Amino acid sequence: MKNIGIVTGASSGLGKGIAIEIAKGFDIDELWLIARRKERLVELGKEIYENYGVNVVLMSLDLIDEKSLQKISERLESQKPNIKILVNSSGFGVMGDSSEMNRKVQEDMILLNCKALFSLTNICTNYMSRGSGILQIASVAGFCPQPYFAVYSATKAFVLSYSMALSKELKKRGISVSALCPGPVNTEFFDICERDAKMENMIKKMFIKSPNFVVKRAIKGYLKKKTVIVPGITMKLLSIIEGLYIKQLSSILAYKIYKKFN
Ligand SMILES: NC(=O)C1=CN([C@@H]2O[C@H](COP(=O)(O)OP(=O)(O)OC[C@H]3O[C@@H](n4cnc5c(N)ncnc54)[C@H](OP(=O)(O)O)[C@@H]3O)[C@@H](O)[C@H]2O)C=CC1
Ligand SMILES: CC(=O)[C@H](N)C(=O)O
Repeated sequence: MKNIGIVTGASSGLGKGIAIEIAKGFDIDELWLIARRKERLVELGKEIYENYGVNVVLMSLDLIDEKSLQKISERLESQKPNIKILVNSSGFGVMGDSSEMNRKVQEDMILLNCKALFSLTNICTNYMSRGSGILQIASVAGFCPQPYFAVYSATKAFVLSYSMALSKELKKRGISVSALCPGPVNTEFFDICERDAKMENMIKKMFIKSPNFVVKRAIKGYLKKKTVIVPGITMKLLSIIEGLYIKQLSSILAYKIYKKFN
């Protein structure tokens, strides 16, 4: 059986960086790279194959479209691989006053950041085995309901909560789930984020990290099977103030109570 890795959002930023690290260091036969921009995927696929000898499957798909999820599902069903790692990095955020912003854009944020992430995770767990793992790209925004980033931070709260709970459920199958919660990272994310709102956020810019810094910590945390990975000391402190440990404790308690009575 083929061992594969799947990375969404592989055309740029964190997804691209993580895909390269997986190709470098993970024992897989094939890496599936997913995003909309085909030319970016072709470029990355070439780089990965030439430098690390890993076969790539390029899937230029819009994950907001249900048909894209069907395509992935059908390919998995026809090949029946063992998914060693799934990375859900496709996502976007737009800043602004939620009541004044375009509704479709906000709905798309929910569809991509939450619905597509859930569906793909749910599909892929059927092809995972002991030792497999899932790396979800959440955000420190998931700890804090952020005014003028209301829908985005709510989508990341969903990713964080879902991933923390799922990590308990999948433990019995030997599958790890990690939620990466970075602060601001210097990727194309902010070009899209501030395109319409033109809200230059100086505080965020003060704490911005390079994608390389975040990717390295993401892989390290994933390999340690950490449920929540928060890169950098400032963001760690922020996540503690915003209740990370209380969330973790209540999730463990909820799991134990469920186990005791079921
Ligand atoms: N940058 C930051 O400060 C932070 C980012 N994050 C999260 O990290 C993740 C990656 O973002 P980042 O790398 O920074 O930003 P980028 O904009 O560089 O990457 C976003 C990725 O998502 C893909 N994507 C966007 N829309 C779709 C779609 N409809 N279907 C499929 N793929 C799509 C893009 O590819 P394409 O356009 O080719 O489809 C791209 O590969 C996101 O979930 C983001 O919320 C979390 C914390 C901080
Ligand atoms: C874009 C992000 O998710 C980041 N953590 C932020 O809040 O700026």
